[in-house]
Amino acid sequence: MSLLQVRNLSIHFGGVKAVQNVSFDIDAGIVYSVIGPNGAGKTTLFNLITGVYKPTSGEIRLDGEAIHGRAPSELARRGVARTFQNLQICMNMSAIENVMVGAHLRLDRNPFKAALRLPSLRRRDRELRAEAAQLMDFVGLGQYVAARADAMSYGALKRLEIARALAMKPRLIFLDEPAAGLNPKETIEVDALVRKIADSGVTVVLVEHDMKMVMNLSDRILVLDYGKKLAEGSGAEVRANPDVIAAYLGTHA
Ligand SMILES: Nc1ncnc2c1ncn2[C@@H]1O[C@H](COP(=O)(O)OP(=O)(O)OP(=O)(O)O)[C@@H](O)[C@H]1O
Repeated sequence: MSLLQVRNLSIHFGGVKAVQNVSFDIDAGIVYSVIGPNGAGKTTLFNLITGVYKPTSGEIRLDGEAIHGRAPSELARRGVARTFQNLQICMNMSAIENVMVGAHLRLDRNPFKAALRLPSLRRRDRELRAEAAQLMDFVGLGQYVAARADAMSYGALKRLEIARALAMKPRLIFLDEPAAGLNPKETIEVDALVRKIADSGVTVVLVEHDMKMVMNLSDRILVLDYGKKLAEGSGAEVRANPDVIAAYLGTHA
C-alpha cells in the first residue's frame, strides 16, 4: 500500500475550483514533486493534505487511515510535516528555539503541563535542544546553533524551516518552494539537502518552480493545471507529455 493515497480531492473557494478531482499515490521513500503554472493549485493541495484546509470532497489516506479534515497539529503528530512558501519563522526567538518548536508539535498534547515546567520537562528540553542542534548540523546550519533567527540570511532561514519540520520526525515532509529566492549556490545546496532527507528515509513532497531541481530530484512528478491533474509520471515521461509541454514547460522553453 502507498504511504499517501489521495482520491478525487476537490476544494472550491466560492466559484474558484482551486483543486478539482485530483487522485494520486505516493510510495514511501521517494521524492514526489508537484508542478504547474502559477495558480495551478499546488499550494492549495499542500494545504489540503497538511490539514490547513478541509476538502470540499474526496479522501486523503496516510498508511490506509483517513486523515482529511484533521487538524495540522494532529497530522504533525502522525508524521506529516511541512515548510511554507512564505517563511514562518519566529524572528524574536533564537534559531535553535525555532527548531525545538517542531519537536514540541510532535510531543505536546497538553500545553498546560508544558507551561508548569516540571523537572522532567526541563530534562526533556535539554534533550530536545541537543536533538535540535544535531538537526541544524544536518541541514548545514551548525554555525548558527547559538544565533538569533533575526541575524540569519534568507537562505539560512529557509534551511531552518526545514530543520524545524524535521524535528517533528516526519514520515512525510512537504517542502513548498524550498529554493524560491535563493541564489544558484544556495539552490544547489538545497538540492543536495532534499536528496539527503530522502536518503534518510523521509518521503519528500516538493513544490518547486526550479525545473532543473525538480527533474534532478524527483522519482515521480504530478502536473497540475487549473486545479486539475494534467499528467503524472517520471521526469522523462512528464517532459515528453504534449499536454504538459503545451500547458507548462512549453511556455518556459
Ligand atoms: N484561501 C483561498 N481563497 C480563495 N481562493 C484561493 C485560496 N487559496 C487559493 N486560492 C485560489 O486557488 C487557485 C490556486 O492557488 P494556489 O496558490 O494553490 O496555486 P499555486 O499552484 O500554488 O500557485 P503559485 O505557483 O503561484 O504558488 C488560485 O486561483 C488562487 O487564487
